[in-house]
This record gives sequence, structure tokens and C-alpha cells, in this order.
Amino acid sequence: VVGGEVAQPNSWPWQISLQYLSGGSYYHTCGGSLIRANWVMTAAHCVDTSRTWRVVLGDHNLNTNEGREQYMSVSNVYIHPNWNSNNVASGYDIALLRLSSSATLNSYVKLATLPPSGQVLPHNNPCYITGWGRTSTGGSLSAQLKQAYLPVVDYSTCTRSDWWGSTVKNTMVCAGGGVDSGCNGDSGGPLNCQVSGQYVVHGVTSFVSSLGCNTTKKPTVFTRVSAYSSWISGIIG
Ligand SMILES: CC(C)C[C@H](NC(=O)C(F)(F)F)C(=O)N[C@@H](C)C(=O)Nc1ccc(C(F)(F)F)cc1
Repeated sequence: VVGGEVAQPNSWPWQISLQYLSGGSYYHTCGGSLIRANWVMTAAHCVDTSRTWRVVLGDHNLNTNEGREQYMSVSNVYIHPNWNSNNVASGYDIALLRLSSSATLNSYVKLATLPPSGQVLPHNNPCYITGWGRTSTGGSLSAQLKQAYLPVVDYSTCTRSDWWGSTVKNTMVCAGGGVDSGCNGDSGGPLNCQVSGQYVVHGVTSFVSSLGCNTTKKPTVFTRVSAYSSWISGIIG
């Protein structure tokens, strides 16, 4: 997350850290959202390589043990069948991870609320991106979970030629476009949008401009969760 601020610990209790095993240690690579006690929603581009994964729940500072963390292994990875790793612009950047056991839900670990099928939010709807991604283009990951206020940019604005043009599809959500943005390592995490006084996960962080994370008129682009409701239900029941 570029800009924004460090989140109050555990104030986004569905946020997870997706980590991979390398040389005997685990490393944060992406975010995700807990949507059932044993299911996590993330981005397809996060898991389209075969690695040993783990999901950390209830975390705030990735580098310290705060005693609220739950470490879960992953038993299955379900990548959307239409995902094309050579073309993030086609969409379908969504995946589901089945956890080997169920999380313990408490005040630090809660389920995300997902939107109703087909719901599209209006321009400037208040949303926050959250994640441990880079805090500047080319910078380092954040040790502490960060948040940034990224209001929705509607499809007609986001597809303007000086914005994202035809790269953005209506199965995506754009948000921000100013000095605050998502950045590498926020992938797969939630776009938390306020709807009728409740935070709903409307997006899965998908891409930013390769010219720089917080490039003006290149809002952070998210997979629109409400476009994939049937696929999600088909997998998790
Ligand atoms: C691995 C990538 C597919 C997704 C990666 N996502 C992220 O860093 C995050 F955190 F914003 F979700 C990203 O945007 N990386 C930048 C460096 C990038 O490659 N962006 C990008 C690539 C291609 C296009 C497109 F669609 F136009 F071809 C648009 C943006």
C-alpha cells in the first residue's frame, strides 16, 4: 500500500497473509480474505505456480509474534478456469484456497462479507485497500498491515483512454487513481467497501500500472467479486 496509514491491529479481521515455503522459511507473497472458516479468497496470479503455501490469520506485524496468529496449511487451490497468466487484462484473477482445517473465529479472525451477485458500486463509493505490500514503487513490503482510502472509480471513468482504456473490463473494479494505491504484495487482498454502514469485500487486488503503483489516472484494479458469485458458490457450496 502506497500512502494511507498503518491499520489499527486486527481491524480488518478477514485479511490474511498468503506465504510460501522457501529454504525452510515462509515468505509473504499475497493477501487474501477469509470467506468461510476453511476457505480463503485470493488472486489467481498469486497461486498459479506450484508451491507449498500457508495462510496466516489474525496477523498485524508479519515479523513479530503477537499471539493472535493462526497458521493454516492449504489442502487445495482452485484457480478460475478462465484465468490466463499471460493476460491479466482478460480478468478471472480469482482463486479459492481450501484450508486443511477450520480457523477459530474470534475478535481477531472473522469472516468477510461478500456482495450480492452482480452488485456494482457507484463512483466515489468509500473503500479501503488493505495489505502488507510495498509502501512505494520498488520499495519494501510493510511489516505492519496498512490501509488506504481508495474511493471507487466507475467503469465509464476507468475505461477512458487516458485512464486504463480497454485494459479494464466490467468484471473489474477500479479504485483510487491518485497518490494512494495498492502495490506489489497487496495482490489477492480485499477492497473493503462501505455499503449501508457495513464493510463488504467488493474487490480482490489484481493489478497496478507497470509504470508505478500510484500512477495518476491508473487506479488500482480489482477483480469484481460480485461478478464471480456463482463460481464461488459452485466451489465452496
Ligand atoms: C503480476 C501482475 C499480473 C499483477 C501485479 N499486481 C500487483 O502488484 C498488485 F498488488 F497490485 F495486485 C501487478 O500489477 N504488477 C505490475 C508490475 C504489472 O505487471 N502490471 C500490469 C501488467 C500488465 C497489464 C496489462 F493488463 F495491461 F497487460 C497491466 C498492469
